[in-house]
Amino acid sequence: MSTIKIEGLSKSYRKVEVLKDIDLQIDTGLFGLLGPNGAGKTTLMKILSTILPWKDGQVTIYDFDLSKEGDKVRELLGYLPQHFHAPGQFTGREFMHYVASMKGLTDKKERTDQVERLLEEVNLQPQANKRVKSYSGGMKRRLGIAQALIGNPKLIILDEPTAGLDPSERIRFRNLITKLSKNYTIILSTHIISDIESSCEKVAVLNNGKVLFQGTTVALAEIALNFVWELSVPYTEYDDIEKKHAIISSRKEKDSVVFRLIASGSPDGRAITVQPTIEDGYMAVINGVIK
Ligand SMILES: Nc1ncnc2c1ncn2[C@@H]1O[C@H](COP(=O)(O)OP(=O)(O)OP(=O)(O)O)[C@@H](O)[C@H]1O
Repeated sequence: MSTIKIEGLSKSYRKVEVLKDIDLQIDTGLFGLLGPNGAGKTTLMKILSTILPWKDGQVTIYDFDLSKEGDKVRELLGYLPQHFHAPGQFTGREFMHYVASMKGLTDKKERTDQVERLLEEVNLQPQANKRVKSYSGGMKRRLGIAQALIGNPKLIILDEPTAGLDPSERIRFRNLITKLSKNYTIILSTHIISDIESSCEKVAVLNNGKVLFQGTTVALAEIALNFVWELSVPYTEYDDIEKKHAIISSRKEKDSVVFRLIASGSPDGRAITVQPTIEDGYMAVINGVIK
């Protein structure tokens, strides 16, 4: 059974349609929503989080009709918004107690037990008495996750949780999400492929308000089979190749440059096909090489 079922969902801001006839099924575990800036990820996350109304389409979350039973859905939901902000003068622990009280945890012992368990879960207990304004970006995001887990939600929605984190904070955050996905259904939106590479089994690719792909990460990589090429050319040809093709990456070697690029047929007599990655699949879908 799907945790979330979305059928024919469209959403406009004034007259501009930013989600276009979306069909999506999300099962338990960790689900990655991939897409470039402006694709519509936050809009979709806000709709699923009951914050934003929409125009057409049907959304069912754990058998509840989101348009009529938003209150029921909210009871099952934890949400980390894209621009999460906790007031700087609170300590991490005070903030957690504040959110828990707002969510109706009035029994002090029950609230304290839950706050301490969650601070431990996100590894913030050692800094819990420090003011939030002294936290690093990674610590603030971990606090954001901890507050989303208050009230034992079944579904956690994380909107671009790794944006702006340095590489070590990102790895730490990724490991935390992987650990949590054993007990919760998590939807993670991101434009950073490595966020989902190691931990998500299923993904969807959103671009210009449309779902261009949904399936396993393995299937996303395989979609680019025979479309990914490596081409080694003298450095003088750099600009020419870059202008003509959808480049995924390039690396400089002694007097040459090696491009990794996406093309539906051989882009050049010197090119060879190579094994695709998830990033290749994503780029192929976004660039419209594969219909
Ligand atoms: N409140 C709003 N009013 C009008 N247009 C909006 C509003 N919010 C978002 N948009 C537009 O809707 C489109 C989708 O935006 P959205 O924030 O959902 O995308 P996103 O994939 O989350 O992008 P990003 O990664 O940059 O946050 C964009 O073109 C954006 O400019």
